[in-house]
Amino acid sequence: MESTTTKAISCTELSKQFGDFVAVDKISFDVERGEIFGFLGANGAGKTTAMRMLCGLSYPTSGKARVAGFDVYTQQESIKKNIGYMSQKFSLYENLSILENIEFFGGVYGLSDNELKSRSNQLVDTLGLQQEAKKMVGSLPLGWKQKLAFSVAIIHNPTIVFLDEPTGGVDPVTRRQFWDLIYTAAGRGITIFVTTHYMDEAEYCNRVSIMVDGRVEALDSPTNLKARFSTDSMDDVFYQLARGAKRAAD
Ligand SMILES: Nc1ncnc2c1ncn2[C@@H]1O[C@H](COP(=O)(O)OP(=O)(O)OP(=O)(O)O)[C@@H](O)[C@H]1O
Repeated sequence: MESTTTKAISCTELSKQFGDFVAVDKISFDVERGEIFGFLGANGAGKTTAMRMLCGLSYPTSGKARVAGFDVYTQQESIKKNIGYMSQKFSLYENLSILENIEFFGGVYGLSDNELKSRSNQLVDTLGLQQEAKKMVGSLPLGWKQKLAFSVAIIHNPTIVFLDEPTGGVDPVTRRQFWDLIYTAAGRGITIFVTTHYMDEAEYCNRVSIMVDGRVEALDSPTNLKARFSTDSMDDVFYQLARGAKRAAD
């Protein structure tokens, strides 16, 4: 049963150790439903490890967390059914057409044939890809692949979608277009949990957390973070926090 909590994500002192090494060190935060939550940190800070626990893909060593109302220790399967996930590394099948990809992932997410049909038409229309629907995904520019991957990740109307560096390698204009899709999804009540290395994207989030060496060192709106660090740029906020990091990137 889903709990009645209004939080999309709630975690308290969530930790993950690999042997003696503490990759994620007692992180605590809540994410509201419909919020766009930026999850930032330098390479190796522990973002992927934390995200894997929240997605029900790995067990925490200690601490508590609920995602979409479900417990990360005992209800991993329910979490997986209620979230969407998109990463730079895992997205679409390049040698299937756009429509085939939509049908494949819609099927994986358990949509009925009727739902699949109406949602794939709607999706292709929204993205303006009617002419390309039968083309192989491999032939699309990267920015289009990312938009399609995002749309597919929310085709089953999940409560939350986790985006792991979703816009890597594309220019600021294409990123901005991608963010229009994010805002539309958030407007429909889908919670967005997004990691990024781009500080222009951090500015688009309602709140941003910044991890350093496994800990959440700052968490607030971009406006409040900039005021707190006496700067007008998120780049500078990030730099001021991350320059003290002891952990080196892999
Ligand atoms: N399975 C594992 N066994 C041992 N150490 C691990 C394992 N997975 C991650 N780590 C270590 O935990 C730390 C955090 O890694 P993680 O991938 O979560 O960081 P990240 O913030 O996502 O970095 P990036 O932005 O580079 O992906 C790193 O030092 C990494 O080497």
